Amino acid sequence: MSNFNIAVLDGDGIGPEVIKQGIKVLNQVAYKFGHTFKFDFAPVGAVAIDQTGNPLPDDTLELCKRSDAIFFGSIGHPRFDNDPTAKVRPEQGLLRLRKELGLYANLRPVAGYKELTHLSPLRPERMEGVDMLIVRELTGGIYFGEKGRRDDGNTAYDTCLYTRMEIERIVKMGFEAAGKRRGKLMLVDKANVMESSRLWREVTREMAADYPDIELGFMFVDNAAMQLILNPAQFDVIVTSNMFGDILSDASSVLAGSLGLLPSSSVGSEVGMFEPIHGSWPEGAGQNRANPVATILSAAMMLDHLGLVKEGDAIRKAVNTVLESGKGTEDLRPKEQVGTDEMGDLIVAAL
Ligand SMILES: NC(=O)C1=CN([C@@H]2O[C@H](COP(=O)(O)OP(=O)(O)OC[C@H]3O[C@@H](n4cnc5c(N)ncnc54)[C@H](O)[C@@H]3O)[C@@H](O)[C@H]2O)C=CC1
Ligand SMILES: CC(C)CC(=O)C(=O)O
Ligand SMILES: [Mg+2]
Repeated sequence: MSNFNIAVLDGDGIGPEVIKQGIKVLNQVAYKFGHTFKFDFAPVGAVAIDQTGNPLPDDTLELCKRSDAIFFGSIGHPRFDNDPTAKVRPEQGLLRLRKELGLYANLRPVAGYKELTHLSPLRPERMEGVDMLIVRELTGGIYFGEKGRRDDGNTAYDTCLYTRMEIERIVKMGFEAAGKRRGKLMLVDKANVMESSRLWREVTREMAADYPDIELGFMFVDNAAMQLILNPAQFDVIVTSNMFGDILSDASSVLAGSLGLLPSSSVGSEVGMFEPIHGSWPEGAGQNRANPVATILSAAMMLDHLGLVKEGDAIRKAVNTVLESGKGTEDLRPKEQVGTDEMGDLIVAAL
């Protein structure tokens, strides 16, 4: 029996709807396995800007720091997306949270569900054996480098900056993850053009000496985007920079069947954060349409991180049972379509 305090930042758009299903499932786990999860909600993103003017209010950050884990929905609103001059943006809340908490590694597992191969534009045989982990650097690179406009107003810049220390710690995580899986690590970069990528290659090559059992490969990101579609089963662990990992993981969701299926964990210091890889899908919000599975599987990753691995496995098994039954949200083009709420209920029942 364990007690955990979980900070819940449900955010904007579909965030609150999918988080609600995740909490239902966690409550069922608590009941079934005799644990206590205490949930404390706090605002982040556009809702936090509306309430306080700040996308990451101090109280929210403090709550996260003193919690055992953070369960995060999604942030973002068209009001800001459609206003390039907005000085304060929901996304700044998420980026700052990652940085302040030292969550430098974003782990994004991608697995194919055989029941869902009908969703893929690829030939099903290409999807066979898809089982990879994208290890995305999360607190550096072009999302965090100096950015701005020159005085003329017509010149804009973003800077991609990485230090050896930032590369070493994420690549180490990549090697270690590969050691626990099929022993293959692929560094994805743009070292033919970018100096920061050349440093990634240099550091990774040096580190390879410490991991003689890992088969290390290098691939340029443009080729990697194509290889993910052509022959996804070749990948075991991909390690890559912040922006490349962001883009390649959304693309990889097509291999799983839907963006609404892919979970993630963000780790690197004491407290971990667990969130679906998708955004706030504003057009789908408030309509009981969003797929909650990515969020529910993120809850499973949270339990793994808290040492409750058999509980995490129970959630994954329940999700598989429901997907195998042919029921699902509209994005899965299922035999029997259900809404967000009912999908959560089905997974609770399968538990
Ligand atoms: N971690 C986060 O909170 C993220 C936030 N964003 C923000 O979200 C907002 C919308 O961005 P978009 O580029 O449209 O990305 P998005 O991920 O919100 O949605 C893209 C498309 O994916 C599908 N989708 C996403 N989540 C789904 C779910 N749970 N179930 C079924 N289908 C789903 C929808 O068809 C949607 O049109 C923006 O403000 C953006 O900045 C975007 C990505 C990540
Ligand atoms: C604010 C963005 C970097 C969010 C996003 O797209 C992501 O983390 O996947
Ligand atoms: Mg993204």
